[in-house]
Amino acid sequence: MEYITVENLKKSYTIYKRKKFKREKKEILALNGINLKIKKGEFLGYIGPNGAGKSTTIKILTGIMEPDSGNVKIDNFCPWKDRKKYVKNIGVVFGQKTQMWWDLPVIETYNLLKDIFKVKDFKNNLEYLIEKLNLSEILYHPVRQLSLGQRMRAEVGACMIHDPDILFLDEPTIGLDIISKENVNNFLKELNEKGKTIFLTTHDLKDIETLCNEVLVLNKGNIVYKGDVNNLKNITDMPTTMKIFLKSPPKDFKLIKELNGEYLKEKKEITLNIKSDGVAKIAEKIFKNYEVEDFKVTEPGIEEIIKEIYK
Ligand SMILES: Nc1ncnc2c1ncn2[C@@H]1O[C@H](COP(=O)(O)OP(=O)(O)OP(=O)(O)O)[C@@H](O)[C@H]1O
Repeated sequence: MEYITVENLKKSYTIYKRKKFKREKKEILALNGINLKIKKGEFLGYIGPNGAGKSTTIKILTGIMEPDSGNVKIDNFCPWKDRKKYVKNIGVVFGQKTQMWWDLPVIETYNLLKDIFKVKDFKNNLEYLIEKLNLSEILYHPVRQLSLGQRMRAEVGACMIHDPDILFLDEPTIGLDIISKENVNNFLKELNEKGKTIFLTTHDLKDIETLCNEVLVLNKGNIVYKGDVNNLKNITDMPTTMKIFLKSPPKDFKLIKELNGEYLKEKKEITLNIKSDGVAKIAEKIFKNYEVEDFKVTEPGIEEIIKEIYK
């Protein structure tokens, strides 16, 4: 059964441009009728170029904003209509904004959230978060004194105080160093393994590759891909590069020409761009025809694939 269903979601913003003595009205289409089905326990990566509509989607799915049209059902609630009941079961992090009380120590925000959400198992929850997010040394510091990495760990802790089943994370590791990022990512992985459904927006494609089992690509308010992260490679026709290092210069260039390859004389190196899955066959031909010292096969990286899809 679907846990999150989004149907034909549309949202435009109205902006006013000043033109001499007149104000000109302009509509900006942020979401152009998106549809989604997400199962319980999925770890979904939501990616797209700047301005694609990712934050708008998260604002609607978390009940902060109402769409112009369309339906959303999450755990049987409509986020903006059933907001009060709905928010008890979701955790939200907006990496660019803080949801913590700036002048108060971290623990005070947690205590306030405990009261707001009427958290029953607060002590156990807190102990778990302190251990997993390494919070003990920052718990009594005012948020404004924390480094970005410390604050983000505290923010992720804050969104989990009431132990919700669904997490919406908008760039939760933005600006973090490698260690802090790993810390947060490992925690998210563990939460997902425990059955939490996670909706993650990030510009970091490595995070998507290591964390998510599904990825959704949004472009100009439209979903242009939904599926397995690894399958992304199959929908673009980007070549796999094969480099062959020869022991001695080739006796003839017939095969290299036939394969549209390039030969670099100084390095005795052949470069081939192979489309689809012909690598094994081509390698066999090369080995038959030339004296091979070594070879290297490089598949297109996720960064390049995404760039291709955005285009
Ligand atoms: N409050 C607003 N008023 C007017 N236009 C807005 C508003 N919020 C967003 N937009 C516009 O809507 C479109 C989608 O914006 P959104 O913030 O959802 O994109 P995004 O994918 O989250 O981008 P980014 O990766 O840069 O955060 C953009 O063209 C943006 O300029």
